Amino acid sequence: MSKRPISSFFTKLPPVSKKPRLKTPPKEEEEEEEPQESTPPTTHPSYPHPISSLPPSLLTLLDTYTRPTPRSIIKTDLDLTFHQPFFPSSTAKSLYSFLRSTLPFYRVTYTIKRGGLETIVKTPRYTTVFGVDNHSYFSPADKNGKYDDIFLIDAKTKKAINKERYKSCTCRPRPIPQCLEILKNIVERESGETFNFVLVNYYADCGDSISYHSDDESFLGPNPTIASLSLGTTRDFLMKHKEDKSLTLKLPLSNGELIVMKGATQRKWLHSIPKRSSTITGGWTNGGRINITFRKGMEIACTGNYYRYNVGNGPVYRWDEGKAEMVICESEMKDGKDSSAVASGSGILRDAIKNEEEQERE
Ligand SMILES: O=C(O)CCC(=O)C(=O)O
Ligand SMILES: [Fe+2]
Repeated sequence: MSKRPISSFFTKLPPVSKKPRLKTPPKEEEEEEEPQESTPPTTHPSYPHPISSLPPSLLTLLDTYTRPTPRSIIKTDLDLTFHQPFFPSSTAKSLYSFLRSTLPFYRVTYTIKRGGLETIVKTPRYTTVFGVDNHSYFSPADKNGKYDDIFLIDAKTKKAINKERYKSCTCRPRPIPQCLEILKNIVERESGETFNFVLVNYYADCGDSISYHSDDESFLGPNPTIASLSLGTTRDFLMKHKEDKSLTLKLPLSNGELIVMKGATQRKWLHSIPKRSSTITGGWTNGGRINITFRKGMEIACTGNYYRYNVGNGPVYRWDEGKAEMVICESEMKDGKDSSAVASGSGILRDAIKNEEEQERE
């Protein structure tokens, strides 16, 4: 385990509107030009590599923006708040490039039983996830920046969790890195909600997708609120009512926009990002799109499900600036592990419904 300076640890971030703390107070004559100290990358034994923190300039941009009043979209069983935009396009553009280059991504495959046959499902996009359900929290490092064998603490007893608790996870639960924690803080403040999971999708091009599904697993509790931030290429977000086929909605989601889905929306509606045939290449997005969803896991089962379907057992991918594509990090591959997780639970249905995906093709 590599050493890290004590300053790189945090359990609670300062309020987002405050400037990053300085190590030493500036001398009086320097006060006009306050140097902005960068926060060290977030490291944790559960990460495949350190995850860069937001540069101070971007941190300031993220939180010095007066947001326009969001648009409310209310339909039968649908309660959606649309922030157009949530971050100005130039800020969102920097955020897109920054997150694409620092986050570890996965191309998860898993097997499901369909008609008595084992079928391999290849998730048609890159994914990654951070967080843990509200039954546990991450134990902080000691004063030397070292972790002992205890990673997670039980929220009630404040003691180390039973090792069996997350045995269904394909990897150890991962704390939310600074760069995503800051975004979570801003989204929480603006929406009045609290979240403990951050799920990230990277759609490399128009062939990447997510098929019709709803995020209404029982481990999110009744009527879960889900906030969803879009960065990069505009993609269509399609919605349809589960019962009344005449009720549909198409929202092109653009760079810097946020939707907050509430109330009965997940229970009564399905949503998807369909594949498209038109290919956008080059430009600052390289045709890609990042989507970040903020959720609140209320049950232990949530953690196993999210890591299984968003990290899985396969290799880590990272953005290669020279090649302008995601490449496998050979050094970070896990040896001797089956790259195909065996699926159970409802979290998989969105990628298994192949026919629906095809129907939505342009
Ligand atoms: O990419 C999007 O906008 C939607 C993602 C989504 O629905 C999900 O991750 O559950
Ligand atoms: Fe979803």
